[in-house]
Amino acid sequence: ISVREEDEENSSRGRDDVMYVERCRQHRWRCAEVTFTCSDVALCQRWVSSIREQLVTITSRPKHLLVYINPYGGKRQGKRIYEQKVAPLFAQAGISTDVIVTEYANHARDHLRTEAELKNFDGVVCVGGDGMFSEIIHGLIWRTQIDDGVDTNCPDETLLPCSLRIGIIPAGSTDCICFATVGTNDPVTSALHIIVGDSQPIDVCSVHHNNTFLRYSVSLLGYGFYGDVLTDSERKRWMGPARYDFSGVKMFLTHHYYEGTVSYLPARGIVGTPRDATRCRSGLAAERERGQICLFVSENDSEWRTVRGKFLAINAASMSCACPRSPKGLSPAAHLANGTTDLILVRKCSRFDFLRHLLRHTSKDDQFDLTFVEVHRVRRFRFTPRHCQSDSDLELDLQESSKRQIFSQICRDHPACGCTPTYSSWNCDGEILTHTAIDVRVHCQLIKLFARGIEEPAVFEDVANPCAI
Ligand SMILES: Nc1ncnc2c1ncn2[C@@H]1O[C@H](COP(=O)(O)OP(=O)(O)OP(=O)(O)O)[C@@H](O)[C@H]1O
Repeated sequence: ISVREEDEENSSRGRDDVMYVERCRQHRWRCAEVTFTCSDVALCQRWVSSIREQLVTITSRPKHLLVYINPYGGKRQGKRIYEQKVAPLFAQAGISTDVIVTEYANHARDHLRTEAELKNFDGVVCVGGDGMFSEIIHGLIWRTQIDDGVDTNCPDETLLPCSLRIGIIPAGSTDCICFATVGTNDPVTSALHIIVGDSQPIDVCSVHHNNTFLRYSVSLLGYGFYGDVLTDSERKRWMGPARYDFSGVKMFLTHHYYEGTVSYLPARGIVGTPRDATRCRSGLAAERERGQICLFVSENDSEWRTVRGKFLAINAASMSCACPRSPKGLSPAAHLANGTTDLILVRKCSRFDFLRHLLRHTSKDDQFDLTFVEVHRVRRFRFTPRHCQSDSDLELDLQESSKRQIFSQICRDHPACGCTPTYSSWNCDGEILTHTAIDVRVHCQLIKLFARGIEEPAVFEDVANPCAI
């Protein structure tokens, strides 16, 4: 990382404290220190200047960062975490910072979009949870498109990748994006990934409704179960993080299903499927894969497919969505940067079966090996709830079963009849979308994080090589 600043004096006595990164358990990194001594003071000073010169030549390391702190995220510890655990490391590594403590929701987003002098910085750091990260990506993506005259309301526009990398210092109640890209929710580990200048490209989904932009998503878009859990938990903010468990159990017992049509454009030619045993990991294989990806992102080479039915959940996972509670995540083999999202359709089934499906997020079994679950790796998809379908679509549905015909008609005409709610909502990375009929498109590697993806456990087991970073 650096040679200790305050030890200039040391080196005039023939001692050098060199700080380096050491890997610990469970993907954590720590800052360690080693002292070199040398009887020849001049030689010692040459060591110091040589190490400093070498560090300066590593251009991937950031030198100036713009930091946004949400003082109200999670347990309201963002400011303390940054000041006590992160700022001293940045200072030690010679990184200068402009720090903005946000004063209201969307402060960071709007500042990035309109005011921030981005050319002065090598990256943006977000201290908070997934909601705060979402603000940062919205600000940065918008700014990049505005500067280049791209119309973000048009779902067919190719978006311009953001040049600044984003670092996440986890300080929220949900830090899933940090966990899925680093392997742990630890502020010091994240700070060290920023200092060493790691870079991990990430796919971003744009979500539109009738040619109007709604939001960007990098992790989970969920309709049905996950949408309902979020809607319900928002009403129970006073419960704190426990609200997610409470609403999860409540929505499981409620067992609502929703009708609609999903159309998707399958990802052809890319490496892997959602049912692979291999995971998205950092290192050579992932790099090679990244190189191949964009070659396949042409929308003419495959055809749209359509699925109609009653769904308990429709989920699109653009990353594994692993978190401490579900270490494998919703789609364990999803990739961070291959230009696709894994579309998971959970059809109406019994409560018992749905529980089996949910429990598989935590077990070793293939979570898609259930008759009522299907999964597709896609580049684009659309969803239309039943009540927004065209008359011809509805007629097609009505022909399917005369029994269902009567029941559906009643529900369509009388949405308040109480048999089941008509619509769910989309949970878009923890935010509720204002529309249910959406058009989703994956933009390959639109942003970059100061991360390297999750490292293989083998890297950590190599105790003889602790400073290989
Ligand atoms: N100063 C502020 N005052 C109020 N809200 C803020 C402020 N700064 C950011 N926010 C908003 O707070 C929300 C939650 O922040 P964050 O994701 O950091 O914490 P969290 O505890 O993980 O979130 P959640 O409550 O969604 O679980 C974000 O959507 C963000 O827009």
